[in-house]
Amino acid sequence: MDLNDQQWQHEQRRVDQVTEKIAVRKGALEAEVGVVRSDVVELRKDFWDEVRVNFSSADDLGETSTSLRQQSQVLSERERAHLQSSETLKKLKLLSKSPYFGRIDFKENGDERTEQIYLGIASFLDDDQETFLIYDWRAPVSSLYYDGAPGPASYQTPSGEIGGTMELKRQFAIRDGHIKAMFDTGVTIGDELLQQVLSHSSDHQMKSIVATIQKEQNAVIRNDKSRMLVVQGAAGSGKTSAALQRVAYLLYKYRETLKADQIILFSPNPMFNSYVSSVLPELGEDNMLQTTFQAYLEHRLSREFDLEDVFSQLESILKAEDGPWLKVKRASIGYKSSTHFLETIRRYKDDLEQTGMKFKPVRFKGRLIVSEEVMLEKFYSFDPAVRLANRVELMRDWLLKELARFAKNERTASWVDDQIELLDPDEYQKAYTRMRRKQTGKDAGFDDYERERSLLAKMVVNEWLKPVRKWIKRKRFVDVKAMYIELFTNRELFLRVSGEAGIPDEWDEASRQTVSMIQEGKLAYEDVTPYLYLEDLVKGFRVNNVIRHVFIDEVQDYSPFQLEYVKRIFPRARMTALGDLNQGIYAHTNALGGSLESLTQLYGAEDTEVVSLTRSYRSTLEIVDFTRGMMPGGESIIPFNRSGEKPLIQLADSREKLHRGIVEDIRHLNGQGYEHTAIICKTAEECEQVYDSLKDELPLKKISKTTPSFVTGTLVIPSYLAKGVEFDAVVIYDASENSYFRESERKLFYTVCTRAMHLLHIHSLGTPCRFIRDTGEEKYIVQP
Ligand SMILES: Nc1ncnc2c1ncn2[C@@H]1O[C@H](COP(=O)(O)OP(=O)(O)OP(=O)(O)O)[C@@H](O)[C@H]1O
Repeated sequence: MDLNDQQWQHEQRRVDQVTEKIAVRKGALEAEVGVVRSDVVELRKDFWDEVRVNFSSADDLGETSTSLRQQSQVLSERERAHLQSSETLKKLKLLSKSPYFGRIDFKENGDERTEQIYLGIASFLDDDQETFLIYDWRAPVSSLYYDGAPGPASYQTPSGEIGGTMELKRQFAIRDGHIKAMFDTGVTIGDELLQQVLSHSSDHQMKSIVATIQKEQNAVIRNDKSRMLVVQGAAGSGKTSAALQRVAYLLYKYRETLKADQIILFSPNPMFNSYVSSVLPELGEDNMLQTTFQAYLEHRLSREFDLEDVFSQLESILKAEDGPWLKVKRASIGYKSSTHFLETIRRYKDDLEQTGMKFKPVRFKGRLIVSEEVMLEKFYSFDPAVRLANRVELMRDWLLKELARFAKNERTASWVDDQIELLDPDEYQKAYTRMRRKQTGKDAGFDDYERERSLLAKMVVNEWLKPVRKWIKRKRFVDVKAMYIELFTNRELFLRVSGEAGIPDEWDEASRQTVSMIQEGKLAYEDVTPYLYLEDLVKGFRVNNVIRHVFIDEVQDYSPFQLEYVKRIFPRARMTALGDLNQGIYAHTNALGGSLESLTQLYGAEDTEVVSLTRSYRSTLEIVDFTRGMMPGGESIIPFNRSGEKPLIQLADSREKLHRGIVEDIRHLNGQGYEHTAIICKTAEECEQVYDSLKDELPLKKISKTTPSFVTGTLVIPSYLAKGVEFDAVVIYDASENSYFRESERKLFYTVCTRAMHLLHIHSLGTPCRFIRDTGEEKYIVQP
């Protein structure tokens, strides 16, 4: 038996021993959890039997409340115990499948003994409760595994740096208690294991990368110095993967103070939420909150407007012919998403401090309670030193008082008598009871007619004025819509607040379109955030103080406006922004100006750290080689050394041939075992057509912006929804110059091609687009 065999056997024996201990601990804990669970069930069931309830006197009341408190404490203590044991059990279950994935032998300076440190997804102590049989991958010492190479090495702990010598770094692939692979590795986590992981088939759900995190990714995961962490990384460089590992790391490091529901991830689309939702549970952690920026916008404004979403905006641009409409739309999007417009809106708010506020009059039953003129006069009579949003609050309080005065006078109105007459016996009884409750201690009861009438009148008027009161409380009297429109109709005002940028291109037509849409109750996507921003500057931001970490994936798709907005609404949060400037697919993303500047400016350079990930893991060497040729500066993207077939480019001279070629292609791919494949079309409209044409020949699944989650199989998906996800094989439906004909579609085309893990098959109806030609690839197959 050679040394390798001996080592293998030795390691397998250790795996057996540790697995056995895990199994024993798991068994014991399962029994314990069962007992605690039934305790909790019993306690809940018998809760009131155990509480002495007696309200007869003040003393009895006190005793009852003490008894109640004690009983709740017992219950919540047991519930906590149950939760804790269940959490531990969850981790033990995960460990029992694969107890660890790495080992380092580390000799600390000054120590005689070399410690063998095994790394897994959670710590596991021996029965002595002191010896770590497994270290959590997030423990300080574990960073040696990701960052260090055999030789002198050190790691950071809360009490300082610890130096020593790493004598060994070993990787394992353990499945169901058996070592499937074992490698001793050098500087980085060995390529062998990564090769194995990356050559697997893709899935409709993302996987954790805990065993093969790379050094530069580890820098993203463990960085907790700066307020803002910006990660610029090539397509497939593991930005999303690193982000999710980072969430798990933060949850571990700050486990005493940070919970999963204090972390929020902004995803590019709702499907993406489901795509990444299994990673944290795989690591034994709860999922963070997940949302999309669109969902937030809907939540805020969908009651007032029919909101255009970002996908519809892109769809309409991709489908549009070159012409005046597109020119205006692009100019409008460009300007409204820029920092210039952000500054314009801020200056507009400053202007409003002096003049120009617009109010809706307070009305009731068609009658005026407070007119707009009176409101204006009142508003500008408040101390000008008070912030605009605070003056709106003063205004609200004043209006509520005015309403109360109006209500009092209104009680004698004849309509109130009519309403009292109309009260049915039930309502009357309810009113009577309510009155009695309110009048407790006072001279209670409907003792005479006058009194009864006055109480009922009060009730009726209050009831009728409830919506008005609510309207005032919600500050709906501020006419944001009119103020936003004013910006587009009052040229003098616009010139005053637009600063150096002056009048943007196509402004008159863009303004006309903006106003007419708003008047129809619609808001274009490019208007939504500026509108909301103006609203919040005037009425006060609705902030969320609970969230401590905001993660924004695909941050290149956010305008400076949107980033500023996210920063504002989460004032106590740190931000991690992950993106790739090469994948900015929306019209407004040019607003980031092809640079990270607006990101670094968000919290200021001193509070911001930028990390670059240049190695691309998703696609084979051949695919990365091909796709990076499309992008200026693409040479800096380093492919991971995993070989496959060269991308295939197939030309057809008729749609019928194109379809035939695709059907044969997909059948062939399925035959080869590539199950998770996608036919990527440019638009949703094209998807519909392709689906209808091919559905009888292929088992296709159509994906649209409302599809809640990904599924495996052959998907037909529009380009922009393929963001952030990956497929074994990507089939591009029609990459001809007739389809992708604008320079502005380069990033979109690059994004779709980089979704392929193993195979990229590009079909083209006629001459391929310029982006393909730019790669220098000239070998095309012509469909017979
Ligand atoms: N260290 C790693 N070990 C194993 N797999 C990895 C590693 N890093 C990345 N990958 C794999 O590479 C693929 C791409 O990762 P991910 O989706 O996180 O990249 P991304 O930078 O967010 O991509 P994009 O910007 O193109 O959407 C995934 O399959 C992921 O599992």
